[in-house]
Amino acid sequence: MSDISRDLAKILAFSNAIASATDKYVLGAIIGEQLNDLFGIYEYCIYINSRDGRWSWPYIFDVDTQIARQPEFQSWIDAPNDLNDDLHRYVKSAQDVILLDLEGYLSLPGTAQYRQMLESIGVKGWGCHTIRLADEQVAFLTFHHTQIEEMKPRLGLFKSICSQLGITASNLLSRDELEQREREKTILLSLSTEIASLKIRDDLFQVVNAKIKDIFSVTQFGIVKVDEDGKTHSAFMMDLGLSKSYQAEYERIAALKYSIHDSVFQKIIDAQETVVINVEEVSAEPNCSEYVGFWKRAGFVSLVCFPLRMGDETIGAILMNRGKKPFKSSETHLLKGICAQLSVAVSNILANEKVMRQLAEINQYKQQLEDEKVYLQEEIKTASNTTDFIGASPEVKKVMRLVGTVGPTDSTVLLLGETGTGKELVARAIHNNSSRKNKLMVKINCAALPPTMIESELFGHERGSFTGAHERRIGKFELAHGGTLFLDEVGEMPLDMQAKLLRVLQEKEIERLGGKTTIKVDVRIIAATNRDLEKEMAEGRFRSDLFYRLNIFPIHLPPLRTRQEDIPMLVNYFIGKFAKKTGMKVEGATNNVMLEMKRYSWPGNVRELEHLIERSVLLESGPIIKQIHLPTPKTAINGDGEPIFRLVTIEENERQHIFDTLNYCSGRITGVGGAAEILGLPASTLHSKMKKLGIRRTHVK
Ligand SMILES: Nc1ncnc2c1ncn2[C@@H]1O[C@H](COP(=O)(O)OP(=O)(O)OP(=O)(O)O)[C@@H](O)[C@H]1O
Repeated sequence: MSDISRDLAKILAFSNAIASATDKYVLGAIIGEQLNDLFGIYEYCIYINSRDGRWSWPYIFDVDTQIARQPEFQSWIDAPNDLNDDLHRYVKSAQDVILLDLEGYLSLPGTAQYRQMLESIGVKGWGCHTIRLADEQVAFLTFHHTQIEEMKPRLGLFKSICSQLGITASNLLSRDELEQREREKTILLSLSTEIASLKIRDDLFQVVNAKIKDIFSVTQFGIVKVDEDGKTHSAFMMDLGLSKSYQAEYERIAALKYSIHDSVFQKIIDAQETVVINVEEVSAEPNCSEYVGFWKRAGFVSLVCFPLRMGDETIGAILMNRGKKPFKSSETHLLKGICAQLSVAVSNILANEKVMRQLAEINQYKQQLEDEKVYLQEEIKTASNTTDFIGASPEVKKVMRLVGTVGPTDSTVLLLGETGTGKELVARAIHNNSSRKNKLMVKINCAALPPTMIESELFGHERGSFTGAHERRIGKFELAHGGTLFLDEVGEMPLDMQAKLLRVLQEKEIERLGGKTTIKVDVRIIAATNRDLEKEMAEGRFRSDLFYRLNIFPIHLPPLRTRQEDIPMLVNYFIGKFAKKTGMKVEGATNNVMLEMKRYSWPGNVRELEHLIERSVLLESGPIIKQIHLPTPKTAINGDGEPIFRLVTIEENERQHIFDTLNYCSGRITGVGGAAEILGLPASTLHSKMKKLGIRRTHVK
């Protein structure tokens, strides 16, 4: 038999042998046996190149060799070979079979590490041959051998057999790919039914965490989304499996937004398919975002990223860490399919979240309107807030000037003055002079509430936050959102509440009693008091930090007794107002009445005057008020008819005035003609004032 026909017979026998193989591992063993018989090849491996020509993987090999029994074998098989490293560039460029003795092989780049192992198992040399199909390098075969010289004359046969192997490997690969596609289809089908209808992040997280991490052997993953502004991206969901020491930093980093043109995200936008982010490299780029530094500290080396797209628009990306293991093209194909589904799921969830947010906002507006309605209805019942501020004295003109100046600003205003001097009226004038005038001015009287209620009144409470809290209730701060909060009698606020109020003024957010979240509030503050706050501060009853917060723009309202020239104007104004209200035909007052009123000390200031006129209008039968029933005068008249003031404190004045009024009403506090009505105070306020001033009903005659 000639050499040619002998070789042909061997090729034929080889073909028959490998044709009988039932799977890749049997095939691996048969090829090993044949190569050993024919060429003394001791151990071999067929590497398949990835379609993009960047990597190659061990594909067919004999698992029953000494090398395969080495403990590191599995990691060699799993690790891809970079086709662009020096060793592989050398292999790719070879025109013919490479045959090297062991020294020659070990001098190639990256091979020296195998010396000990190869020598210990008696390897004498190494060879390699590129396998081509239709001129394309699709694979290569490497081998170790023990009889290099014997092989040299048989290279022709070796190359023919390599061609055979090329066809076999390619068929096998096609079959594998087909099977892979089937597997992908099954995975995609099961995923699509699971994630298509998801509306909540947590649910998607469960699926991604359970399936995708498993399918791609991923240790950590994250999904980021492009924000609504289209300019930034932020975390959508993450499972970084970080140790506790990184948690706090992670939470800070994950709460921020980053430019979509940063060193990582720009690459994802530009990528057609997977993009591998080398953490070290991107951290050196000028447009690197802060989170990359965090990745470095957390020990991430490289991340595989894939854009999430809806049409041409990038809506986010998935980032995965699986160490140094790159994606095979088959995996990329599957990832692409999964990412198409993820894109739909992420965009559905984002749309759903937006709808939920809008619904919550609508409900909040609805609730706010409802609360405002209730508040306004109560106000209408009690308030006389449409009165003009009457007066032409220089003191009143100064007040009006200050109102005009501070009104349009957002500054905090502190109104100081005795009771009844018009502090609330001025507060309303300031509010009406501001851009907040179409929102509410909400009033809270700090003196009228038991200390335990002030907190819930100001900040609201959640249902069940304390005994009696049957319903959720929003506080005055929330009610005044966008408008003004008028803190009347702020000097009466208990010290612990002052601290809480101060915190809200500083942070501009509140927490409802029993609530878990903070609520941002945009509220302008106007505070009022008839106390001397500086004295209160000196005596430790008022916090100095709160005082300085409130005392930004103080306005002093003068007592009525220091601006007697305003009295006729006020008297005429109130006569007109009450005549109209009651239908009485009263038009004015006699000079005597005016004089009497000018001489009076008006401890209750304009409020007292107002009530006195109301009573006088009702009691007057003619068109002119001829008689006025002033309470027991606190003043004596000197020879010139001028009042001589008895020097008393405001508190004494107040005590006496309440006492006189109670006498006048025969001790009746509530109801029509009761002391509370005459003094223009809610009965509860009068009660607390009486308690504070030590007045008992039994004292009244
Ligand atoms: N200059 C004024 N012109 C017209 N009405 C006035 C004027 N000043 C006060 N009033 C009236 O007097 C009454 C008391 O005024 P207001 O409630 O504003 O006083 P206050 O200083 O806030 O009192 P308190 O300290 O007791 O709360 C109100 O009915 C108000 O309309």
